[in-house]
Amino acid sequence: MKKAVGRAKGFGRGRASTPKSENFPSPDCFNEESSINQSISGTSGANSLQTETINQPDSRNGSVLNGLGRARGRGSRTVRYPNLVKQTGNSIETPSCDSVLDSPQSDVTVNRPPPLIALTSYETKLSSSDNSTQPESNTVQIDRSPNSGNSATNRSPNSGYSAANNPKNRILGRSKFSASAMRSLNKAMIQPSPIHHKTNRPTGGQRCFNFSYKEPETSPSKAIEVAMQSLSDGKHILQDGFDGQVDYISEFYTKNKADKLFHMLLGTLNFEAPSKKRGEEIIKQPRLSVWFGPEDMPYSYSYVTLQAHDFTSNSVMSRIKTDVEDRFGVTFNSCLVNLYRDNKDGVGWHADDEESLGYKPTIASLSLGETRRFEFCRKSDSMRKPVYGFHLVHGSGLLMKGDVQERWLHCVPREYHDRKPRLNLTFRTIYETK
Ligand SMILES: O=C(O)CCC(=O)C(=O)O
Ligand SMILES: [Fe+2]
Repeated sequence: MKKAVGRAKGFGRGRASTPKSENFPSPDCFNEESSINQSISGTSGANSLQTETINQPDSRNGSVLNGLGRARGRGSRTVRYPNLVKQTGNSIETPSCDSVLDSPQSDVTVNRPPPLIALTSYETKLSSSDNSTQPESNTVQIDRSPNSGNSATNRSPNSGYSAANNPKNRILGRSKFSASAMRSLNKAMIQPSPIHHKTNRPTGGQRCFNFSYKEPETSPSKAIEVAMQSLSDGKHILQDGFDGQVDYISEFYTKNKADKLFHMLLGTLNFEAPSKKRGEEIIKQPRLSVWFGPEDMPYSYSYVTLQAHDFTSNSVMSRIKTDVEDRFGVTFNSCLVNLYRDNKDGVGWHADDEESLGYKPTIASLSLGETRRFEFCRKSDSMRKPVYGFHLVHGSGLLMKGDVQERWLHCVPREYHDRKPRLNLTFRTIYETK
């Protein structure tokens, strides 16, 4: 089987943030009217690794995405988005993405299969040589007691367990989860804030609560040089004598279209929740992912392998791909979709410089949902001091090209303030590697 192999990334640590800024409009799915009724069912294995549907406990409470990202054994849930869904009798129509997106009104029916959650089991795959970057949190201690409610973590991958088969999980219709989760999410609608950075903040993911941190012994000019520049719409050359360029379009999609795309993607993508085992700990990737790309080319980075989905299987993905290609004038053959469920999700410092992405790859990124910060630091800077930063707002597009992956690292830091869910789609061109 052909394989696109990446490199370690993704479990890096986030950093502190205290910013506040523009108002991100509430997606309709978070209104009180929304109801939840979605079934959690099994999915097949990705690549050669075993996957199983899990009833995965999670310490994060109150997330509206419990049904998506944090299966908690509450059973069947469907997220219904009032402005997109109109049920006519018993019939369920599936309009094309185009008809939804290009209609000025939103009164069309959207068929939304329940998102599946898969936990990749690395029990047999993890090698002792795996020393990729470790997360600061997002770890779960394995509880071996039979009544722990955490048994998914120590269940045999071949046990045939399906959360949907568990009678306790067959809770249909509007559950009390619906209203309270929506309320807590609405309450959590804290506005994101402008990027602001102290030059003496710790880097590399150290926590910043009550830290006492001393800038390493460098000249004051160094501290000034590394102060973060907040970038906005336009083309930006990353200043280091090479030709890295980042183009940013804050309104790639209008709010109306971005809202629809966000809802449709959340309702139709089958996210995977990769994890690995380290000693007695299960370490979960702090975000969920789906990979679209050429058939038989799963995407591997670090110890994670994501199975490839075909763009033609999802009209929303196809439409976005076309729009991104048209607008940026570049073609792509693959896309990594990440779902950041809340402020605790992020992606650590990394470059998309895998061999499979070719020389000086051009990568386009589309953001939907919550505004999150996106930062760059020089690859050569072991202190990982952010130099440039963007607010990636709902409906924005960003293009990285030239030497960006060669010379710079980027990240979406975890944040200390509540954040609503965010989707990010990074389009790439992937080549076959041996
Ligand atoms: O979420 C983002 O904006 C960035 C994601 C990213 O860097 C990646 O998937 O490689
Ligand atoms: Fe990246």
